[in-house]
Amino acid sequence: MTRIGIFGAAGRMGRAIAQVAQEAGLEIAGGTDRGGAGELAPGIAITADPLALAEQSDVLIDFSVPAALSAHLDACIAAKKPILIGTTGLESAHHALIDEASRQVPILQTGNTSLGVNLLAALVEQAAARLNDDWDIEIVEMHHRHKVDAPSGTALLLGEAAARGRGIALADHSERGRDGITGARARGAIGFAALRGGSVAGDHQVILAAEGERIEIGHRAENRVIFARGAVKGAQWLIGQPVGRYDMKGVLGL
Ligand SMILES: NC(=O)C1=CN([C@@H]2O[C@H](COP(=O)(O)OP(=O)(O)OC[C@H]3O[C@@H](n4cnc5c(N)ncnc54)[C@H](OP(=O)(O)O)[C@@H]3O)[C@@H](O)[C@H]2O)C=CC1
Ligand SMILES: O=C(O)C1=N[C@H](C(=O)O)C[C@H](O)C1
Repeated sequence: MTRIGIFGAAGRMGRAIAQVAQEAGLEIAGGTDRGGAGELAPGIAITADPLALAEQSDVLIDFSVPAALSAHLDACIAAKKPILIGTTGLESAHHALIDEASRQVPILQTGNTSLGVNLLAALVEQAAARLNDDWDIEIVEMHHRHKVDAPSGTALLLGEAAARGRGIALADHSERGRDGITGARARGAIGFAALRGGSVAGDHQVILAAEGERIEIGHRAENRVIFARGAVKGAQWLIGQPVGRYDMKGVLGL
């Protein structure tokens, strides 16, 4: 039976993943969090030792914090185990670490594990490819009041899809955190806006706006189960993949 280890096990996502995995008949090898104490479920310990967890697991799932990424990658490399990374708020240095580690173990990294969001990204890429930069692209997201990073990983994933469709680099064209006298919108920019409040699991809307008309496509997550299901499916898919870096496209057949 597949043994899943969960980094960030005591968090909102860690607990949702443990529940989905157990309902699917998989074994939870254990979990880590910052404190490293307690139980994830009766008999399933939470520790602060990523290497011990990696050694006991067939695959690791990480929904924790960017600051813990390096230790989690080191543990997976030492134990030669694949890892699915769902943690968001990653910066270019984190992506460089993932690229480097993916030469030694299979790694799936994604800002969103749900089927719906990944299909939305494919649609956004197609729309951006067909419409020229008379069409302004804006990405609006809303999440619960506890979320600590912005824009969301999903908003960035959708921005990357739009940039791919346009044949441009997102880093050179993104407009984030507008405030005050910002000047007019740059032609070809991809804009981001983040709202926070209440218990929203994750809403994303992509707006393509031209003179006189507007296309709006989006996704609303009604709960975290959709992310947990995708994470468990992705982790199972990752076992047996060759060393390399992956996203959800292969898992979902998109
Ligand atoms: N890709 C996707 O589809 C999704 C991604 N996410 C992302 O997943 C991440 C977690 O989200 P969520 O569960 O809501 O957040 P929580 O804050 O509920 O959980 C984060 C967990 O990580 C733990 N943690 C903190 N530091 C460490 C560490 N050094 N080592 C191990 N664990 C640590 C925290 O422990 P402690 O409480 O002790 O600090 C906590 O248990 C976020 O980045 C979020 O954006 C969320 C949903 C879907
Ligand atoms: O923090 C969350 O909750 C979520 N984070 C991910 C993100 O940053 O996009 C995915 C999902 O929207 C929920």
